[in-house]
Amino acid sequence: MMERFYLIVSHVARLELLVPLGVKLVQLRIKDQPDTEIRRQITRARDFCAVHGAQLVVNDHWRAAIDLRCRFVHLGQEDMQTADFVALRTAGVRVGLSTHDEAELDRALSHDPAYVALGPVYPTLLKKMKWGPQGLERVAQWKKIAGQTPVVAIGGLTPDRLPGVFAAGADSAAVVTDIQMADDPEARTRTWLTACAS
Ligand SMILES: Cc1ncc(COP(=O)(O)OP(=O)(O)O)c(N)n1
Ligand SMILES: Cc1nc(C(=O)O)sc1CCOP(=O)(O)O
Ligand SMILES: [Mg+2]
Repeated sequence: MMERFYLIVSHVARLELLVPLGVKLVQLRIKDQPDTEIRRQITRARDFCAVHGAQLVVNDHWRAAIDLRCRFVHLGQEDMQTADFVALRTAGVRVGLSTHDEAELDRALSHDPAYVALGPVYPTLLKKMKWGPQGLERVAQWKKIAGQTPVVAIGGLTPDRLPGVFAAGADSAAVVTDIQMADDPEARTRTWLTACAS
């Protein structure tokens, strides 16, 4: 069973703040840092998640994930072009993949991923994307096509939007901005945990 709440953070310090609240699935999404810093944070996150019984997902940095004996990575379409899927499989690393249209979904499913992410379901402030909001019907369509492969919804999600997202068939809801920008990220994480549990 896929965890319904999927937290994404940009620094290990934020992971250490929020995981003890009961987060069981967390992605470390580090951008624009030197390799030594990336590996330092991944190592710290790996050990912290192990102690707290949380699953760490390493975004982008699949080679560091293999080297540092992490168990799960997330790759986008561009990351997929350079990733060594055989090396990842041999190392026992599970892979989650981003998708935005049917062709990407077909290609992603051919890699037998641990999940496929669909986004942006709603408008996102996090980054400029060529894709417009996908909407909930698209989540339902993804669920049908993906079959046994879990579907992660991402992009513009808030606790208020979760009932619709899960009713449409998403197995999990991923979030960056709503928690990253919250005045009280710990309180907001608790709100998400409650909303995902109901
Ligand atoms: C769960 C999840 N879904 C999608 C993404 C986006 O991945 P990608 O397209 O590679 O973009 P970046 O996050 O690397 O900017 C994700 N990270 N996690
Ligand atoms: C990082 C990312 N990837 C997306 C995709 O569609 O692949 S949407 C997205 C933004 C993350 O969501 P939020 O709006 O919660 O910041
Ligand atoms: Mg990426």
